[in-house]
Amino acid sequence: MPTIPRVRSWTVSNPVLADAIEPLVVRSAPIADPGELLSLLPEDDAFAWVHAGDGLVGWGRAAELRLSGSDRFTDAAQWWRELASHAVVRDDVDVPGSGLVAFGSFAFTDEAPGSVLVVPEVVVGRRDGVAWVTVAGTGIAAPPELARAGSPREPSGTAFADGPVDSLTWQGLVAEAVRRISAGDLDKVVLARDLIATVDEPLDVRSPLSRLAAQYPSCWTFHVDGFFGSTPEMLVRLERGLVTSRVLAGTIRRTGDDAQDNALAGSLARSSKDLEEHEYAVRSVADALAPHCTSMNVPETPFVLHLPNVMHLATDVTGVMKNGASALTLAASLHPSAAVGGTPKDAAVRLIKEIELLDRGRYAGPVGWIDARGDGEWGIGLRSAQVEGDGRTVRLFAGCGIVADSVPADELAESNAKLIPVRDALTP
Ligand SMILES: C=C(O[C@H]1C=CC=C(C(=O)O)[C@@H]1O)C(=O)O
Repeated sequence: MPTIPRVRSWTVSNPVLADAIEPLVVRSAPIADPGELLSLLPEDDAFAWVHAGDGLVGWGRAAELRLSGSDRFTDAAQWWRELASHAVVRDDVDVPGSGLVAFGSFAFTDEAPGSVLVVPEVVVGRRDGVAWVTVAGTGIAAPPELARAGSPREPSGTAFADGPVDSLTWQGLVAEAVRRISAGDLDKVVLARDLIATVDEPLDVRSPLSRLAAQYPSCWTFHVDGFFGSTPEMLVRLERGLVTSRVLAGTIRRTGDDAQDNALAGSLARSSKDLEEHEYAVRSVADALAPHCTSMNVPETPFVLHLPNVMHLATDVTGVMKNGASALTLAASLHPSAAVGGTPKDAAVRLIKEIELLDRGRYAGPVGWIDARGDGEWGIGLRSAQVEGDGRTVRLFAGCGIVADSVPADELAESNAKLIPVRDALTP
């Protein structure tokens, strides 16, 4: 990897202190097509957000904010505004994602630590045939010469085991959720479980990232601070005043046989259980976006999104912004949507806390990036995993929307299908 001048990294912790903000010097310049973005990443301190070959990758830390608590989104948005307003930026590219940009990842609950925003020292981006490099630091730095890093180390000796809640117990939790829904406590709740992978050597996350990006090009493959995955669900994208959200809920497993899968797609599109589950998720997103938009388009009927492992009911919600809210502020008002929390939101989050017995960490929280204009993309951290400890342990997550008609064994099978992307990516 080329060396670039090392800038001083600094951390601001809660409470956000405006006078702790020092100006960052940022320069974005167009470059020739750099080839596969993920292949540029060094092993350490690598950040990624890629979709169908385009996206952003970055490394190093020019600035970083670590957060926790119920104010994590508002603190992050305030810090970002301060940082952006003080930064000295020369942006010769001027597309969403060029100029000053931060990668971020937020915990699902108010209680969990680990939320983070990071401005990398170097970001390489590509979008619709335009490629660029951004360098950020406390002084003027020359852009690095970009070169393919060496091949990532493949994981070896991968073994999987149930998390603290085994499959049988988890089905009991689903049955309990169905009971609560039938008793009228709430309409829908999303329950998740984890699977623990161990590998022989500390994981080189570039290996599963490359596999995920190759296998799931229609998903957003991400990595921020040991949390990685390939999510099919876009919580919110904001670009020049246009907001979009891809809402997913309602799932059927694929068989691998095209004719059979097409028939299953038809039955998913007609399944009243899945349509109900989906409708709650669409409503939660539309209701959260409405106060920010002058006009919105919420299709009445979902389409079926085909992924290699599963098919989902999907709805693309679009809107035109009427206020200057940033992508991060929108993500905060959408989180947790009913695709990962439930309906009503508060009752669902309470039930998750009461019965799920899982530390979700950053699973199902917003993950993505934001630029100085406030544009950005925040996916929901699904089909994901957290690298833990010395890097030899990886916790994989998957959850399922539970409604009155849910059957525990079917939900277990669905959660197993949702674990496939990261499971396969860790299995040489
Ligand atoms: C909670 C997850 O998926 C959500 C997104 C799509 C479909 C879902 C479902 O059908 O239950 C979930 O709401 C997960 O993948 O862990």
